[in-house]
Amino acid sequence: MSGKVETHEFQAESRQLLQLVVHSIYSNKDVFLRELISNASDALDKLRLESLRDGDLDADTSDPHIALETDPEARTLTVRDNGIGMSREEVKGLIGTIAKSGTAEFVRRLKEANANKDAAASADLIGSFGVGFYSSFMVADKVTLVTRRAGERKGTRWESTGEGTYELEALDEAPQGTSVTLHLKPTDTEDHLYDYTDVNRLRQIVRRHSDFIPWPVRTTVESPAPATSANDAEDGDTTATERTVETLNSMKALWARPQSEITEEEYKEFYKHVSHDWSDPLETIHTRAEGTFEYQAVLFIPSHAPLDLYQQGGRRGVHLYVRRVFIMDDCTSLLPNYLRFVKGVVDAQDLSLNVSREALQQDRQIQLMHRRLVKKILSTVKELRTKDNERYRTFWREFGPAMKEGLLSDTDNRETLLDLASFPSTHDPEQQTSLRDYVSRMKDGQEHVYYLTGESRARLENSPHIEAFRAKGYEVLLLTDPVDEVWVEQVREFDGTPLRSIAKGQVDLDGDADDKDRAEEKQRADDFEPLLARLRDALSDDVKDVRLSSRLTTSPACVVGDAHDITPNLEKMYRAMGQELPPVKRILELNPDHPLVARLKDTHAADAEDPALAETAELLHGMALLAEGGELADPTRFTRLLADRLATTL
Ligand SMILES: Nc1ncnc2c1ncn2[C@@H]1O[C@H](COP(=O)(O)OP(=O)(O)OP(=O)(O)O)[C@@H](O)[C@H]1O
Repeated sequence: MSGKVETHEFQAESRQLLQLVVHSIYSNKDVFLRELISNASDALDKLRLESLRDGDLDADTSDPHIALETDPEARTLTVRDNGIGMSREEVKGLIGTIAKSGTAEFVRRLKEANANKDAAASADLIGSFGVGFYSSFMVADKVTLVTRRAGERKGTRWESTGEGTYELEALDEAPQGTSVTLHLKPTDTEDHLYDYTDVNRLRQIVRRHSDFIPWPVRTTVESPAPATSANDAEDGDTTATERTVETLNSMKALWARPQSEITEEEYKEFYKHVSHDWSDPLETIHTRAEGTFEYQAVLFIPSHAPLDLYQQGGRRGVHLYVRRVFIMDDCTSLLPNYLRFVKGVVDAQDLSLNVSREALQQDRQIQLMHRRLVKKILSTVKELRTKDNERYRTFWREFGPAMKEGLLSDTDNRETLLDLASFPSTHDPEQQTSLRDYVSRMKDGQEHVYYLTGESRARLENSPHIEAFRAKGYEVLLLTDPVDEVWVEQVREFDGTPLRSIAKGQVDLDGDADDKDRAEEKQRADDFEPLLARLRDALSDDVKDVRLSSRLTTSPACVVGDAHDITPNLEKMYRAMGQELPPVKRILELNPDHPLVARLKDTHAADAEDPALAETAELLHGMALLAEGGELADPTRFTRLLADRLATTL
């Protein structure tokens, strides 16, 4: 007996995603089977783990396996596992909802690609997002899932045609685990829809995509039975068949096999299984340690960043096994957070099977593995940079901002990370530079690696701060990632050369100035001091100092911070995160060679109380803010002052 059938609507994002999948032009439709087998395998892993942890769990663990059942007449294919199964609520939450962050963004991009009839972009997107269970709808026009969670009595049937709603029904009886029955679309080889009731086809797909799955993937094969007795022949029963069960995969743990025997194709398929990504990895790292503490690891650097790389709560970390037994996915203790995009498997010899997430963080062996794995990953990236610069550039484009987080958190590897990093700079509008290359281009007399942080390259390049550096031919790094604002505060030097913001503190670009130059400079400072004092007074609410600048050549003024002040960009970021900060006053610097500044000095000399002085000071300050792409505190007042001033000049 079963309960009443309820119809539910898919959650909005899931519905959109499904529609896009149903009408997808993703050509490699075979991958649906990899996804279903992957899910089934995960479910068997989870069952083993749960029964290990909970001795009272009422579950059948006698013959864990995955079965592929075909019915050519009914045109169905069923993928069945006797794993952990799902409760009714889990079915609703996991199958009726896409619980992945970044889905909305993905759906938006996919719609855009489809609207532009950009088949390649659409396939790329589906590939990089991975649609898991929903990929069934690429080959089926109806999917029925029957599941019972281990330890529970009742089962659940879920069914959908992928068009907005799904049915749920409580079942009094259901086998433990999950079966997914696909009501297959008609075969259409032009559309890459093959006959998935054909055992040969299934055998081929499993060997290609799921060979290393650690559980048997079985199917029943029918072959003509040999005539065993005269009776058979006499009955004229020529169609007699014999059913044998065949295991389609080799089940060998890929990481335990010798590297030389593993093909690139096998690594790629394994990556897709552990990462749920459909694209190929950018780089594969297969490593092992022997001796007192043994482990084997196969790690992958993906070829693109997941949409949720910079959000909380995404999938993180690698899978942990102990002596081939799956212990946990998303093991975050094995790698630092900044390497959260690395996927793969680590199999440790000497850990307890019962190890908990909390205990792992304290475990000395885990810490040792952590250190070694980080070193290995960083050296792989380093090698990539020298051996295959194009792939390195892809790596840095996708994961650079995450790697820069390591400059803050991983002080042990800071030097290596600095060496690995690339930054946009004024040297080349297209290519980023390494710090080492920057240093090799430093001009005689240049003592610092100069940088400027801000929101965009265009803004930074047009910022007044950069003028004198450009005039001198000094290269400036243009740092526009939010994390740049933070790490530059911690990292003081690269290989002995200090890093220096060009928008902070005093700059002295006249390293080669002689005594005469210095004396002239001093004289000029004295000449300007009365004006500066007046302006300091006029602008005391807005700035903490007004002084002469040596960074300007064409602009009349700029605003800078003190050496240890936070930048306006960082201030904005903190505010956006809801942190209240006391307002940080900056410093107004004037270009003594600019005619406007010279006129100001003359006006002040003629009449120190001239009211035009204060207003001009305000305008100068506003202009300096606008020039660096900043915001005015009172734009209305600024515009009025400017209009009044322009009116008098006409
Ligand atoms: N055979 C199964 N047995 C138990 N739970 C399952 C099974 N298939 C799917 N699930 C549950 O449903 C969830 C969603 O599956 P789905 O394939 O859509 O996504 P995924 O495998 O988590 O990730 P991705 O979308 O990246 O492939 C799984 O994480 C799992 O919890």
